[in-house]
Amino acid sequence: MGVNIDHIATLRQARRTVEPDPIAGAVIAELAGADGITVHLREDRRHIQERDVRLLRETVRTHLNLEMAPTDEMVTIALEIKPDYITLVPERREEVTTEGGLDIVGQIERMTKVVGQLQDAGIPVSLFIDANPAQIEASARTKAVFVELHTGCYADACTEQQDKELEVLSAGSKLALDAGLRVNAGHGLTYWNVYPVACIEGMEELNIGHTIISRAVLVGLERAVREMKQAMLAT
Ligand SMILES: CC(=O)[C@@H](O)[C@H](O)COP(=O)(O)O
Ligand SMILES: NCC(=O)COP(=O)(O)O
Repeated sequence: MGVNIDHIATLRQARRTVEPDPIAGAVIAELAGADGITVHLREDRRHIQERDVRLLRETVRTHLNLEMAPTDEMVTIALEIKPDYITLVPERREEVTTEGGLDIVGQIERMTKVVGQLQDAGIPVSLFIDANPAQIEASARTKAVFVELHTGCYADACTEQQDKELEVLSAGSKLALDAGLRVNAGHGLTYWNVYPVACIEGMEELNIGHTIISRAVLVGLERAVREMKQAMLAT
């Protein structure tokens, strides 16, 4: 399980202050059993900042997965910071959250070049794609090590459609494995929908963020209120 800590930084950036610090969040997530820490350095810097990625590079004890758009600016940053692996993701500035996978088929030359630049520097690359046979086949052609299957459609599906979306993910995972790719998945997974995806054969890592941070806010609130009351009464 890779814990995505972007959403801690979203809260910090809402006030442009220093708390909550995602670096502290990463330490707690690792102590609680996270196998990796994921951050998405967006071009608009709406949550994670370069300072966070640099500090995480020094403090993360599991592995650091940097999600980023396949732009020259991001490649320069990544080559300098050298995370343990990189997940290339599509980005649109106006989007509320990532809306789908990369179009590898439509930009195969660009993607192959970026994958080569990063992997030649010793950083394995994962491509965030929809579980679509053409995209999987094109991903294998870029020589990327991993794909991350976008689980957003599965997560958003109504109950009747969810089995169908799960089947798409299972078939995509099998196709990717057969093409020599390693398989991760993520986006929109929750405590209620994660189990069937975790059971897909060959699934290596699930990257999960929003549901964990949302739950943390609620289950931690009682203690936070108590501690403030104590702080007011302390002599
Ligand atoms: C690619 C992906 O699914 C995550 O990086 C997600 O996008 C993070 O959350 P935001 O979309 O809120 O940046
Ligand atoms: N790549 C998916 C990810 O890192 C977490 O997405 P979400 O759980 O915050 O939707």
